[in-house]
Order: sequence, then structure tokens, then C-alpha cells
Amino acid sequence: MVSADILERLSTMLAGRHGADPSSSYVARLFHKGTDEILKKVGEEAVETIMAAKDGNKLHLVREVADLWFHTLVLLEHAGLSHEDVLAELARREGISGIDEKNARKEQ
Ligand SMILES: N=c1c2ncn([C@@H]3O[C@H](COP(=O)(O)OP(=O)(O)OP(=O)(O)O)[C@@H](O)[C@H]3O)c2ncn1[C@@H]1O[C@H](COP(=O)(O)O)[C@@H](O)[C@H]1O
Repeated sequence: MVSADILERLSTMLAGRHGADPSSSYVARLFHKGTDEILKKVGEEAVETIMAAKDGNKLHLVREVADLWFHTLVLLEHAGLSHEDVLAELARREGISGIDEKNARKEQ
């Protein structure tokens, strides 16, 4: 089983790409192009994930979800956040029924 440490390593790598040369780093290029380009990639990867799910090829689906996760990690880093913020939110929700949680949101 692959360790979730990969998220930690990716997070460290992303933080180190600020100000790096956009001609030699895909991540630096995304940071350089800015929010709209990062959001465009997240949108594209979300659509490609849906298409992969529809075609029934498991490997294709895994690869597209990996692209989607990767680009959402780029987005989080760009926004001054990290996977840890998302993991903390998932942990906070643990054990709370999705239906109860949705109702609580309406009351806020
Ligand atoms: N995990 C990834 C990763 N997953 C996907 N991608 C890139 O995300 C892009 C996905 O875009 P598409 O599927 O739309 O394919 P494309 O048409 O070629 O992309 P575009 O030309 O439209 O941008 C491809 O360029 C992939 O190479 C990634 N690029 C980098 N990483 C990690 O980031 C690290 C740093 O990368 P650099 O910043 O390039 O050094 C790497 O060592 C990897 O660990």
C-alpha cells in the first residue's frame, strides 16, 4: 500500500516552487500564470474524471482522479492552504451524518 506521506512530500515540493523558473517546472508555470489558469486546470481535470468514470476503465479513472487531486493541491497551495486543512475538515466531519451536517449548514 502506498503511504499517504506522498501528500506531505507533494506539499513540500509545491511550497518550494514559488518563484521557480516557469520554463523548467510545470508547477512554477501554473503559479506564474495565476488563479484563472489553476482554476481552468481544476475544471478540466474534473470533467476528464467524469468522462473516465463513464468509460468504465479503472486505470483511466485512477489517472484522472490523480490529475484532479494534484491540481487541487496546487490550488490549495496557491491559496495559502494545504492538504492538512482539508484532512482536518474531513476529520472534523467524521462520524457526523452527511444529512445532519447539511442541515446544520442551512442553520448557519
Ligand atoms: N504529480 C504531478 C502531476 N500530475 C499531473 N501533472 C501534469 O498535469 C498536466 C495535466 O494536464 P492535462 O492532462 O490537461 O495534459 P496536457 O494537455 O499535457 O496539459 P496542458 O498542456 O493542458 O497543461 C500534465 O502536464 C501533467 O504532467 C503533474 N505535474 C507534476 N506532478 C508532480 O509535481 C512535481 C513537480 O513538477 P514540476 O513543477 O514540473 O517540476 C513532479 O515531480 C510530480 O511529483
